[in-house]
Amino acid sequence: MLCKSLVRHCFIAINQRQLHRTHPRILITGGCGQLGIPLAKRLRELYGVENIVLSDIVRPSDALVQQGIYRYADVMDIKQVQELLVNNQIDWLIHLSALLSAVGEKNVSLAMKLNIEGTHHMLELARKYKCRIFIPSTIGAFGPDSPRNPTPDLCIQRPRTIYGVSKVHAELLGEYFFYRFGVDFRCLRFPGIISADTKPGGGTTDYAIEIFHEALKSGSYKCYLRGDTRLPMMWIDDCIQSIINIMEASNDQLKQRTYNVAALSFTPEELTKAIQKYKPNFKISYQVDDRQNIAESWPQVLDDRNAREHWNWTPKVDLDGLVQKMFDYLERENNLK
Ligand SMILES: NC(=O)C1=CN([C@@H]2O[C@H](COP(=O)(O)OP(=O)(O)OC[C@H]3O[C@@H](n4cnc5c(N)ncnc54)[C@H](O)[C@@H]3O)[C@@H](O)[C@H]2O)C=CC1
Ligand SMILES: CC(=O)[C@H](N)C(=O)O
Repeated sequence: MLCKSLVRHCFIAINQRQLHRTHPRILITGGCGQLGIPLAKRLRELYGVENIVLSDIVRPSDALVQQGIYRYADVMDIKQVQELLVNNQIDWLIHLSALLSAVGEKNVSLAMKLNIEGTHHMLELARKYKCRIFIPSTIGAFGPDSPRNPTPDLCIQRPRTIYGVSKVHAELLGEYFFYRFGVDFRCLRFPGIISADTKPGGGTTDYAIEIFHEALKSGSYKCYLRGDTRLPMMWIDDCIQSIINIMEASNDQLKQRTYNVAALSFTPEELTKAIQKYKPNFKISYQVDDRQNIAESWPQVLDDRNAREHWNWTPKVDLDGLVQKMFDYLERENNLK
C-alpha cells in the first residue's frame, strides 16, 4: 500500500518536474572533440548539469565523466542515438561528429559515411521526435569559385574536399527539412577554431594551434601552409557563444537557417609577428604540403553581416587577445607561470 502510494507520488513529482522544465535537454554527438568539451561545460553552467548529455565513441577521461552525463553513441548506428534521445527526453540535438578537412581527404569513404550518413540519421531523429537541431558548417563549405574576400552567406559553393561537400550537403538537407517538415534546423559556418585545451581534430587550420605548443616547447615551428595564406579564425569562447546565441535566438530573428560567423583573419606571417611580441626569439619556417591547396580554395575573410544584424552576433577576441589567452593557458598548464 505504502509502496503503491510512494510510486504514485514519485510519478506525479516527475511529471510536474517535466511540466515545469525551464531548460532544454540537449544531446551532443561527437562531444569529446575540440568543440564538444568546452561547449558541454558552458551549456551545463547555463542549463544545469542534468540537462546535458555528452556522447561520443571514445573512452572519456575521468575528469570528463565527473563533469556530467557521458554516454557511448555511434552516429552511424541510428538506434543507439535514438535510444539515448528517448531515454533522456532530449529536445535539442547538437551534432558535432565529423571527420575534418585534412583527415577526411585521407579517408574519403569514412568521411562520406560519418559526415553524410551520420547527418541523415540526426536529421531523421530530429524530424521524428520533433527535436531542434544545430549542426555546424565551416569555411570549408566554400570552394575556389566562391568569392574569397569577403565571402557572403549566399554565393557559389563548389568545395573540393569531401569535408566541404558533406557540409554543403548538411546545410542543404537541414534547410530542406526545415521547409518541408518544419524541423527547427540551425547552422553556423565556422572559421578555424582556436583553443588551448585539446588537440585539434585534423583540419587545415590546425597550424594556428600547433604553432603555440611548438613556440613553448622548441621555440620554432615548421608550417605546412605558405606564410601569406590568409584564413578566417575564431577563439573558442566566441565560437561557443555564437552557438548559444543562435540556439537562443527566436524564430522571428532568424531570416535564414545557415549563417556565416566571423571573428578575425590572419596569415601564418601575421600570427608569427603576434607571437613574437610575447616570445621574441620564436622562429617560423615553411614546408608546404597538400593542405595548401585546401586552404587556397577557402575564404580569406567571411562576411557575417547577416548574423550581426539578425541576432546581434559580436565576437570579442582579437589577434592579440587570442595570443595572450593561448600563452596564459599553456604556461599555466605546463607550470611555466
Ligand atoms: N574545429 C574547427 O576548427 C571547426 C569545426 N567545425 C565543425 O564542428 C564540429 C566539431 O568539430 P571538432 O570538435 O573540431 O572536431 P573533432 O575532430 O575534434 O571531434 C569530432 C568528434 O567526433 C567523434 N566521432 C568520430 N566518429 C564518430 C561516430 N561514428 N559517432 C560519434 N562520434 C564520432 C570523434 O571521436 C571526435 O570526438 C564538426 O562538425 C566540424 O565540422 C566547423 C568549423 C571549424
Ligand atoms: C575550418 C574547419 O572546418 C576545420 N578546422 C578544418 O580545417 O578542417
